[in-house]
Amino acid sequence: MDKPIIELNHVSRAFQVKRNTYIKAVDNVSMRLKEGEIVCLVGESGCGKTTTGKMIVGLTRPTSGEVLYMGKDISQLNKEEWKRFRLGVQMVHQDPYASLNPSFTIYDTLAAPLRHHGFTSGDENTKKRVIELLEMVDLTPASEILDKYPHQLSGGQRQRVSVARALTVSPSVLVADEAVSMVDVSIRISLLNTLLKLKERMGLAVLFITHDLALAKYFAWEGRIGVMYLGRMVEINGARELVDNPQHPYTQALLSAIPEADPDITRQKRHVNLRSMDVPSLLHLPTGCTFHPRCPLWDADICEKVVPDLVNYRDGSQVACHIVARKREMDAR
Ligand SMILES: Nc1ncnc2c1ncn2[C@@H]1O[C@H](COP(=O)(O)OP(=O)(O)OP(=O)(O)O)[C@@H](O)[C@H]1O
Repeated sequence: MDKPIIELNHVSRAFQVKRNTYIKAVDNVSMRLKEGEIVCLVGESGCGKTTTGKMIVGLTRPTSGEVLYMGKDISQLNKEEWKRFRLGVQMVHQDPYASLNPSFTIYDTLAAPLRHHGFTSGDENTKKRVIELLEMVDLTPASEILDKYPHQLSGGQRQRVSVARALTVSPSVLVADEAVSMVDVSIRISLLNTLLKLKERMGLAVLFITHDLALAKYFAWEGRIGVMYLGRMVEINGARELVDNPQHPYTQALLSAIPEADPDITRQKRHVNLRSMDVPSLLHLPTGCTFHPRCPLWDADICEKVVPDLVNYRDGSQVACHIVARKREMDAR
């Protein structure tokens, strides 16, 4: 039960953007996802969340480091194991309009993978399972949805069809990439509730990728949140702990920027005076800690020179910050 289904060990991914010019979209990220666990990846646009998600589902290969599925490096899987991995770890994309075939009815959209992968046989059996799947994602009455085309559904309903399609192959991990960002807030929350129910019912592990820390907090309240900045993981902790006691100054800044009236967040809210509002380009990354040009705590002697490691602390938190490390060392004395 406690064994990770997915494990990233020091995973990096570079992309060539010009001749002889590469950016590191993901830099030395390590994390684990266990059965039935919820983990949210949070960070500003372009910080490497989607690339991390794509490496987890095997759509993008790491430039270095390893991705383990059930303890085995996915680059070493044989054909049969790779197929099991690709079915077991599913991704739900940002824009379901673009990812659903407009000429397929919802029934066809769900029946095709069921039949193709041999999960059902015969029309009756397939129809029963399609209805079951639609009900699982709260698209009811299912009979009224079956013959519709994607354009006849609302944005929220299309998102649910995308989730149902991912479930056709009975995965153990779902990577939901900003799956709710295209629809408005009440619908976003309702879809997150459906995902939480699926987690309970199926023991599904969910990695939810969002730039919205308030949403991550809502979704991952029983799970963990990982905060990314310019390709690196800067803090991972249980969602409650991370919101109640953010350690990394970037996490503090993200929390302080949440405008909504959220009592858990506003209670803890500290005003963070960033030294700069500009996010550096991945093409010209600052030396040392890449957050140092914006960080209110920065110490030129170390932060500009040395890349901070993500340190595991005894309370279960992981933080990559020289100043936090120094303070914790002093407190421990
Ligand atoms: N295939 C690619 N080729 C070149 N650069 C890429 C490619 N995929 C991603 N990138 C770059 O890598 C960086 C990280 O992108 P990524 O999509 O992982 O970030 P993100 O945090 O998910 O952003 P968003 O929230 O905007 O989706 C960005 O600068 C992006 O432009």
